[in-house]
Amino acid sequence: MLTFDEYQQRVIAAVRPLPPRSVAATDATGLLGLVTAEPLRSRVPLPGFTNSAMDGYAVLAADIRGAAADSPVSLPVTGDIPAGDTRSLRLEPGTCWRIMTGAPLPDGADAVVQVELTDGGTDTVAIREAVDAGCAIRHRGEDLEPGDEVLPAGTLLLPRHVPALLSAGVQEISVIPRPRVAIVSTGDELVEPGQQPGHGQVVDSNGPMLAALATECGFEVVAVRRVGDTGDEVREVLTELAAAADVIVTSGGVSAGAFEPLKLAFEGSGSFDFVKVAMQPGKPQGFGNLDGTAVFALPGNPVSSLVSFLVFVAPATRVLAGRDPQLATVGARVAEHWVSPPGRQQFARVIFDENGSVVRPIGGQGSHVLGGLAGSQALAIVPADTTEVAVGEALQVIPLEGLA
Ligand SMILES: Nc1nc2c(c(=O)[nH]1)N[C@H]1C(S)=C(S)[C@@H](COP(=O)(O)OP(=O)(O)OC[C@H]3O[C@@H](n4cnc5c(N)ncnc54)[C@H](O)[C@@H]3O)O[C@H]1N2
Ligand code: MOO
Repeated sequence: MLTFDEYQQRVIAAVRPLPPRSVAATDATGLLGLVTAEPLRSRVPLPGFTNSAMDGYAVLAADIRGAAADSPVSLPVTGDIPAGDTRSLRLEPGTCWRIMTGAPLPDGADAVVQVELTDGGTDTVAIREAVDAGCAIRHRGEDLEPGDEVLPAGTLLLPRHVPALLSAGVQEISVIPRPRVAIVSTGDELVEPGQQPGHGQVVDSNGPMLAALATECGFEVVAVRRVGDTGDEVREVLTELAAAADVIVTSGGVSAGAFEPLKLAFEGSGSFDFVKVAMQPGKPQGFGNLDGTAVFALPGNPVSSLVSFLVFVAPATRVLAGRDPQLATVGARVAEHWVSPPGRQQFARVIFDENGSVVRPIGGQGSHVLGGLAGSQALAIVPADTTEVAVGEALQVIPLEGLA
């Protein structure tokens, strides 16, 4: 039996980041969740032109020196400069332009007086407060100069990066592509979701659940298939999928029964390991390499499949994506006692108490308990040498929401 850490290290160490690819930088939302493979440098100055930070009047600061509420300075208004105005304009000393936020500053102006400090006039404006040169002006290049680094290599692209990405004047960006994941459920007992299971049959819920987990983790699901309990069929389907996927995740067929199709297909092939891991759920695990594609053979019990995905498949696939392997964990205190099997690291389904930092168990901890799984909010990590989880104990938990 391997410890949990030994096996997790083994699967993480077996994979490398995918080769980078150059993609259109304009597809900003399509790039979310990908990691940059090289630094992104701006090709242009930002802002691209000197412009106003306020709705108001572009002036020469010297012209309104001494302006005050009881002695306003009046200036003729040459005209309006709205945002998007492409004209090249000039300010003559002793005059002003009415200007909007983001509009290009006319040459010769050195300050903007916001409209609230004026009477808002359109032919002539009375300015009630003096401002310094530079007031309310955003200078060309003050944010970024051409050549400045916008994002270092290794940046996980998030919504906050989109404005810089789209404004940097870059056509292509080199990123690690999204890992392609194929899902395969095994078992003669499985029926398609939506079909009525007969006696002895169950709905294939692992396939869609694993596909949903992969999607939520930011991977690309390229196939969701179901196969029967023969080694030949499993080998054939997995070999086909290996050509189109970076990772294949199977569920079922890895324990000690008489008809374990993953073992029938690959045990003894030299490129697969079937092991027992000291954890609960998730004890039987298989991991292998099929024509360069990583194959995770997860146990079939739905809770075992989910936990195994989160602690083995997700970390290794995040490495393929150029990311840190581990999903986020948070600290929490135990509000209600539960038991954990001796010698196995438990991933217990728990819910958070109101304040979010206290957890209690939900439902039975059997690997088939779907109601408790649906109601759970996190997996509490109980060390292998703990058999009684005591009230007040501090544990790390993996929240089941926001896995990306
Ligand atoms: N003699 C032993 N029996 C078992 C052992 C063991 O060590 N010795 N380990 C147990 C543990 S722990 C687990 S976990 C399971 C793993 O079994 P398999 O991976 O071989 O999975 P199956 O036998 O195919 O299925 C188990 C269970 O899950 C249901 N299942 C399977 N696939 C799906 C699916 N796609 N959707 C919904 N439900 C699914 C299946 O019907 C079974 O009820 O083995 C224990 N046995
Ligand atoms: O290890 Mo199994 O996954 O306990 O039910």
